Amino acid sequence: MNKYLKKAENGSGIDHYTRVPDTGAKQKITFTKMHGCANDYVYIDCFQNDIQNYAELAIYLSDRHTGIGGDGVIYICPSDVADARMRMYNLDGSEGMMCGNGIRCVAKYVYDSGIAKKDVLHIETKSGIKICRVHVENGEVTTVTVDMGKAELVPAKIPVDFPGDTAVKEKITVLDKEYEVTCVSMGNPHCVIFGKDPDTIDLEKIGPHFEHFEKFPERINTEFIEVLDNHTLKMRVWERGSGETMACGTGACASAVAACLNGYCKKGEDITVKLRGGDLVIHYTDDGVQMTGSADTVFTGIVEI
Ligand SMILES: N[C@@H](CCC[C@H](N)C(=O)O)C(=O)O
Repeated sequence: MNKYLKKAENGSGIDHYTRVPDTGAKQKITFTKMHGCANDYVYIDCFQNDIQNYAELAIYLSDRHTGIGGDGVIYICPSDVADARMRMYNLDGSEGMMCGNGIRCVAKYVYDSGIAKKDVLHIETKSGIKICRVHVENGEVTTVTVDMGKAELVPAKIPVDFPGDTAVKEKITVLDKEYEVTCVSMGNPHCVIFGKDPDTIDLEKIGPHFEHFEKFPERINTEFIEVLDNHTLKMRVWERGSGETMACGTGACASAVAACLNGYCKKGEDITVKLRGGDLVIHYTDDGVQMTGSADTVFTGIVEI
């Protein structure tokens, strides 16, 4: 892919792409563009495509100007222990441990394409095997309920560099403003902040400062939450590796857990998280976190690299 386009610095701080001569043979890759609550990824079926460099291809295909465009790329691969294996890559080529919106789309793809036509699918991820219950209309999956497993609240397991071994709530100062954060791992790290209407926040400005905050050794996903009532949260998210996205499934789960820890919502009751791209319903109990939401196919195509 980098045979065709090369990023060039022109000194103005803006990257430009220049076309370079194509010398080698091209590979045709089939793909499907899908989204869950407008968190959109390019999905590549590795049962059919032989991919060599996952991270590099993810950066190339995610670009909204010179690629297909998306919040990243998700590879659907064969698994020895489950119906399929998900490998998710952010816009910057970093690999995520888990992706809540992505796994619903993977389950839809696995069912709709016939890889495994089962109502309950097992999908292997970097944070373990997740169980996905698909809801089917007219032969196609429309929504999926995922058993996301247990939330991790111990600092070392999130991970966050906070003192002690039980605290998940801390006060941190970002760009001269103090925030109380509740940190939760849903297989990947999240930092949840409760406050005013998230639409009023300058997320482009503050998001990167949370992502790279010194106390988050593996960077972090940050959720800004307004509690609308004790069953409803409004959320905006800054994802590590991808920036602002329209929704984050693991982030919605982390936020619902954090809302219960802070007394805004109750365990065992459905919590609707309203994201810019749609709603997710989260159910948090002592057994774990269940997430239900949509999975949609946008288009399919072939890309030559
Ligand atoms: N959008 C995702 C999360 C994707 C991974 C995240 N950016 C990370 O690196 O942890 C979701 O729906 O959960």
